[in-house]
Amino acid sequence: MVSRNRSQVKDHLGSKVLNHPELRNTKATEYMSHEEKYRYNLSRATAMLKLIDEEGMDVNEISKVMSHTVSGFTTPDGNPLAVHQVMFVPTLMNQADDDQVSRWLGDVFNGTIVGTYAQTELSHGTFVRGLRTTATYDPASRTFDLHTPDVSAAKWWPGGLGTTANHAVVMAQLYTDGQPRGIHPFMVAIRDRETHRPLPGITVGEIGPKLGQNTLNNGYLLFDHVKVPRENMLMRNARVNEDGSYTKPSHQKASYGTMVFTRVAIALDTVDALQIAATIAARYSIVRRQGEPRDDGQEPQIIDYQTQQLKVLPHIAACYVLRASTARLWEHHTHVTSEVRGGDTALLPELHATACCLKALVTQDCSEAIEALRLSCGGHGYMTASRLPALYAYATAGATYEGENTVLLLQTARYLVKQAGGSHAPPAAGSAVTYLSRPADDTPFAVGSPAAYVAAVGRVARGRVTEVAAALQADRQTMPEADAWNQSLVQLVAAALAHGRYFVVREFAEVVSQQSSSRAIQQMLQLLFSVYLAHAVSRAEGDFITYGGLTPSDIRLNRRHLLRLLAELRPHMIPLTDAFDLPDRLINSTLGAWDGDVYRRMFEQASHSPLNTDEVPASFHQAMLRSKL
Ligand SMILES: CCCCCCCC/C=C\C/C=C/C(=O)SCCNC(=O)CCNC(=O)[C@H](O)C(C)(C)COP(=O)(O)OP(=O)(O)OC[C@H]1O[C@@H](n2cnc3c(N)ncnc32)[C@H](O)[C@@H]1OP(=O)(O)O
Ligand SMILES: Cc1cc2nc3c(=O)[nH]c(=O)nc-3n(C[C@H](O)[C@H](O)[C@H](O)COP(=O)(O)OP(=O)(O)OC[C@H]3O[C@@H](n4cnc5c(N)ncnc54)[C@H](O)[C@@H]3O)c2cc1C
Repeated sequence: MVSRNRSQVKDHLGSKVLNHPELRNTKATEYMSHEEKYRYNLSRATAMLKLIDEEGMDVNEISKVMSHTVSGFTTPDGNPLAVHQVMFVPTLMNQADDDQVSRWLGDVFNGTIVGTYAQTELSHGTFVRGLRTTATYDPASRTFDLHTPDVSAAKWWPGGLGTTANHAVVMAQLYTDGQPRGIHPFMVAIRDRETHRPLPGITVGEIGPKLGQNTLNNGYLLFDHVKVPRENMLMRNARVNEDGSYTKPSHQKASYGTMVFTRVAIALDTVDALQIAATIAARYSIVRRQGEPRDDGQEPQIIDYQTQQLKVLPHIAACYVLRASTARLWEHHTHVTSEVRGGDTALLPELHATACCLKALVTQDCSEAIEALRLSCGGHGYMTASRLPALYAYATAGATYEGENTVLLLQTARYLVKQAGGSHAPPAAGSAVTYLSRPADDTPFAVGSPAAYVAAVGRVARGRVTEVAAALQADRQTMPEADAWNQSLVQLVAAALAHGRYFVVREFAEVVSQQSSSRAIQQMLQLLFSVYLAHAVSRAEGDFITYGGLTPSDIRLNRRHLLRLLAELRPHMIPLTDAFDLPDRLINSTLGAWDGDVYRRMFEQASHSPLNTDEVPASFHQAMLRSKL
């Protein structure tokens, strides 16, 4: 298992879950109560954990298991064990020292310890340094006192905390020797392992319904002077010694490592959700016929409307392009993490900058794309049974959790303006920012030349970054830093997104150039790339005129070029989505099944409505009676 890549793991597990005795039979959850949904999703999440264990997968493969293609089937309303798997376990693996790992991991893997990652508080999520839960060390008892000073400092949001976890990695302000030492992670037991009741001093519960993913089991947590042994501070990075003396971590932000990992995983995984949505919309768009009959006497397939092609096809191209760049980011993360473990943190700042902007770009693009794909399915896309609303709810959550997108883009922008101003350590070989210190690529723009488009995307990124860096520099001469920064926020965000776009298209250019096994595949990748590039220009025409060197005439030519490319891509739409290799049961949509039998499926799902059980539901008479009183 360990040597398989992500798609192989996904395919393998996909077929395993579809044949698994406890997982293969699904129930419609739409009409279940909040608690029934939780029970259903939790029992499936548990069966999935057992399956992972039987498969002998190590922790590094857990993120592969968490693929939305598989987890959307096993836990359709959100996985109450997701944060345990994606954040709690990786935090222990990477931030606990060797003794702590051997102390806890046995119980984690035998299911005795179920955890969550408790960082966000009611009044602070983004500004991590502002968290107010305290962990004050007492050398006499060799314990930390964990305390929530008031309700605004209650932990709020951690997944699985609501009613599932019995432990939490709690991010808290450390005080030793009376000194604040910043945010550090603590392993804290919150519920009794046998009875599952909250332990003394702990107040814990579930936060209530959300836009989607209602069985993620997000919770709240307060501490009333809870004593935690010294050995429970995760000590791979910083340390507190018995006498209360403090040893700093090798990197100031070492304790933020889990967030970097999860951002990378979210970027990769949100593309899974887009692939599912694109497959649904593509299949529906050929099945659905509506409009004035044509010469053959048939009403047109909706995909033959030019507007429909624009709503659907660019997002299929995006699936391919974003999959390649997020997979590359994953590899880069693996490499940098091993360097950091070996003590070399040189590559961490750029990894952080890239993870921030790709997580933001991908979740923003995918949620906008899934919404466009939902709209492309007309009224039927609004039905829960199309699966499109849930896919949207999943993707858009990714724009907020693990760092709100604007805030993450500002982290990237901070790195970029420093690079542009030469005030950061110079980039390493192969860095994604070397273009900022080189003259602009002056390849002339030519419609039909992907290389010319990539150069233009690069000029936009370079222009955006250097312009805002200069504005910031000028403002810094006349106002305080915080005001100067605030004065440029909108342009900084645009610069970071432009940089992200350039990263994405360069990665895909490399994929296309390296693909040599088949001429036909290479041509198809080129066509997909051309669609992605022409669409990217059409979405940001102003930028391409202002910074990219395009003329108004180029813009007009590009608009026509994009529509021609879409017509060229249209006959390949179904093979391109079939190639995602998603079995019907994993797609789980009335509109997106392989056989196209949409209308029969829609009737079949309506038969599950409890309001159809009796010819006249009792509730009708009860409500009418009340309104007459
Ligand atoms: C297969 C996967 C499937 C996914 C399914 C997921 C299901 C589970 C569902 C949800 C899970 C969700 C979990 C959560 O949301 S957990 C909470 C996440 N919270 C956040 O992300 C908070 C965002 N805020 C921050 O990260 C920080 O506050 C900050 C980065 C915005 C700012 O930090 P701060 O300490 O204030 O630093 P500065 O801005 O002052 O910067 C100083 C310096 O440090 C650098 N830096 C910041 N962060 C990092 C880092 N992580 N690594 C390396 N370096 C970092 C920063 O760039 C500055 O550098 P300098 O310019 O050189 O000084
Ligand atoms: C489904 C879900 C699951 C979650 N799971 C977990 C979990 O398991 N563990 C956990 O600890 N947390 C979790 N969270 C919390 C999540 O990480 C935070 O909600 C997220 O980081 C955003 O922080 P916030 O809520 O403080 O947003 P805010 O920062 O309050 O954002 C509100 C607005 O303020 C703006 N803003 C804030 N600061 C700045 C700034 N410096 N510059 C410019 N604009 C700014 C933002 O751009 C945004 O528009 C989860 C959240 C959700 C929705």
